[in-house]
Amino acid sequence: METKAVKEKSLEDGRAAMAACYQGFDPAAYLQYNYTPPRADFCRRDSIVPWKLGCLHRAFTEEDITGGVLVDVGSGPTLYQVLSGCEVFERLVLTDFLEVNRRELRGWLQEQGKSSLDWTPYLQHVCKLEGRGVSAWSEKAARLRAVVSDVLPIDVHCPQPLAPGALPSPGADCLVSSFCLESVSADLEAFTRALGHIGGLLRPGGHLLLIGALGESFYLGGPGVQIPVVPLDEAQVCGSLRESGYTLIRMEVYTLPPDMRVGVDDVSGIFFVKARKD
Ligand SMILES: Nc1ncnc2c1ncn2[C@@H]1O[C@@H](CSCCNC[C@@H]2Cc3ccc([N+](=O)[O-])cc3CN2)[C@@H](O)[C@H]1O
Repeated sequence: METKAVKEKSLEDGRAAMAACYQGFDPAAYLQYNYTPPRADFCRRDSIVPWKLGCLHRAFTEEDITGGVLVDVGSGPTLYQVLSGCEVFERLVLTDFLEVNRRELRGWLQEQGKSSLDWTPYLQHVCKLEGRGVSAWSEKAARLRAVVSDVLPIDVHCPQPLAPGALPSPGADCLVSSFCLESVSADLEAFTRALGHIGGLLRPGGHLLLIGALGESFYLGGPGVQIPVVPLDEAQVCGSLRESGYTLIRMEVYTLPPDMRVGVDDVSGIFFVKARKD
């Protein structure tokens, strides 16, 4: 029979091992692997990034999401996940575990062109989804820079993932999180616990928009930096949501065509979840 102390120790060891894996994370390489063609090809209807942007656009523009505070959990070095939300929310908080990623985000927020990836095609694509001319991309960039209030450290394995006082007391009105929880959790139990922890950042009735990998067991966080991922299927994601206090509104699934499997991970599919905190 495992004592409480032994279980706590093994949990802590697992977190430390995962944190050690992330010390070699290379934002520029990661962006190159996942956010350039073919995975980010705006001329291909079956490319992954346009699919993700479409899911986010639809979810953020439905009438049940009405603004307030949006928190992006585990932003990494990417901004695509908040390009629709930034039009609806007055305050946006970006977060990540690594200073290298927070620096990458601040680089774009503070200065034109000071980032490892040109986000202009992403801004233009989302403007098109919104029925605006692609030339509105610079207005969208200005809006995003205006509503981001903080770029904060976060650890989803902590019951309080953000520093005390980081958010207003009722909690955020909406969370978005993309490819984070399954990539930092050693097993399904840890994934479910992390879902519960981030739920503590959200007010009751608030929404969770969750994008994640299906069937992924590893990914490259940089040249030679292989990071373990807990492989998930749709039923496990739905069960974890239910167990951690969410009501599923819908799940959409994308299956990777063969030429989207480029060797930087072994992901087989992607899920998009819209859920509400009970
Ligand atoms: N304890 C922690 N708490 C919060 N965040 C943490 C913690 N530890 C690390 N982090 C933070 O979480 C990380 C988030 S990036 C995770 C990448 N996920 C896997 C990757 C993503 C991806 C992208 C695109 C496509 N596609 O098909 O187009 C597929 C895939 C599948 N592979 C990283 O920012 C780290 O800094």
